[in-house]
Amino acid sequence: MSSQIYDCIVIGAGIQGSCTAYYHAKNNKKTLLLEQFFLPHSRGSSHGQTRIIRKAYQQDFYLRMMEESYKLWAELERDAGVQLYRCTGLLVMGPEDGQYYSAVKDVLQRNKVPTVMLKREEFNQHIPNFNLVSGENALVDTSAGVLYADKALDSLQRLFQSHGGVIKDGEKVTGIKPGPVVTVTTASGAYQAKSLVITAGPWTNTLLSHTGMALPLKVEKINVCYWREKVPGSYDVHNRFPCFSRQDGPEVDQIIYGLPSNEYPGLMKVCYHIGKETDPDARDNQTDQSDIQVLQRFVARCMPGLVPVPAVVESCLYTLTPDNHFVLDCHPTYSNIIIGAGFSGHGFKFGPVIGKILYELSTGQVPSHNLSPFKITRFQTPKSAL
Ligand SMILES: Cc1cc2nc3c(=O)[nH]c(=O)nc-3n(C[C@H](O)[C@H](O)[C@H](O)COP(=O)(O)OP(=O)(O)OC[C@H]3O[C@@H](n4cnc5c(N)ncnc54)[C@H](O)[C@@H]3O)c2cc1C
Ligand SMILES: O=C(O)[C@@H]1CCCC=N1
Repeated sequence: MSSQIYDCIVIGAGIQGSCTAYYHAKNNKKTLLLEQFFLPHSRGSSHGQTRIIRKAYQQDFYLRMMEESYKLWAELERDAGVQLYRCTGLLVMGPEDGQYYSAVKDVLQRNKVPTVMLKREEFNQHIPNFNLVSGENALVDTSAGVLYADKALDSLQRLFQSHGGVIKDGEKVTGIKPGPVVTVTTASGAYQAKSLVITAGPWTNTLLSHTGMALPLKVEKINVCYWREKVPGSYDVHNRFPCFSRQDGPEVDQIIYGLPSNEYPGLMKVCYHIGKETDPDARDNQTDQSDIQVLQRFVARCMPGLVPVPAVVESCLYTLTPDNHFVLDCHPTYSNIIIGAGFSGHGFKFGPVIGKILYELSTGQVPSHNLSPFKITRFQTPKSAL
């Protein structure tokens, strides 16, 4: 066992663990970031080149957090000297009275977020090569855009190390011994720290089993589909094509979303927000393609400038909670073990604000956001009144 006692050990170097480790090191905490795979890797949830950043949410509490997250992303860009955000706008579509569209519109308007309402008759002047479905309305969250995900991870891990943080990759955590000083074991050794943050994405429950608890998390595989432009440039980020999201059915999570052609020139990313359950260690055995059929129907109907068969399909994992809200909380038994989990397919954009919150929890500070939507106790069934 190393004789050094860290202030904090963070398990998992995805976006949430990398941000958390970074805020610890930036605040002069001796911090160790452990990652099971050699970095960079593509087996979890944070890989790939792009993610959407937006304020267009159905809940005010996410909007509040995003207001801070935009500022923290800009600070990170300055500190790293790397462009991490590109403004494209986000086109949100749905029936005026549909749950998703109307809730997003209300939140944006109530909070005076810069938004453009698009009239049907002028829709194609602004958004060419796109068919707005009959009966649907459209608005644009103008400050939304694309985050360069792989550059963000690399920048955070580099900044973390420049502040004295230690990364050990290829070191899978196989044991956790709680206590006032927590001991964490890997195949290569044992490490100790005053606090432990678990940001293990799809593997969260495997790690929590060492602490006698489990969360109601479900892991799904998402087919990340890229679609070829019939006329090169039609949906290109350089031609100011926006990101989009649209509710595609009665359920509020039946979202289809897209990002303009960027990382693979001539290919636009369009994905379905619902996947199929998988074991994270056997992701490639999950071969269901029903989401691709949903996407093909949508592309054929709404995006006539794309070939309606995906040209590239990659894989990525969601870790979902029952209500699709995050878990940001202390362990119910061990207050120096902090959990950041269940990012439910929408957590990347919040990375810096989540890293800051998990740092605050791990160092015993009052969190700078209201964490009641993210508490573990919300999963407990109400006790009988008898
Ligand atoms: C297809 C797709 C599209 C998405 N689009 C968006 C979007 O547009 N906008 C947005 O904001 N979000 C988006 N998301 C969601 C976002 O990417 C995730 O919420 C976020 O990446 C989750 O990060 P994480 O750090 O919690 O998990 P992960 O990235 O999975 O990181 C967890 C890490 O822990 C490591 N680990 C696990 N167990 C151990 C162990 N025992 N020992 C050591 N290390 C361990 C893993 O190897 C992994 O590296 C999308 C996700 C997917 C899959
Ligand atoms: O978080 C995001 O913006 C994306 C798109 C909408 C569905 C989930 N992820």
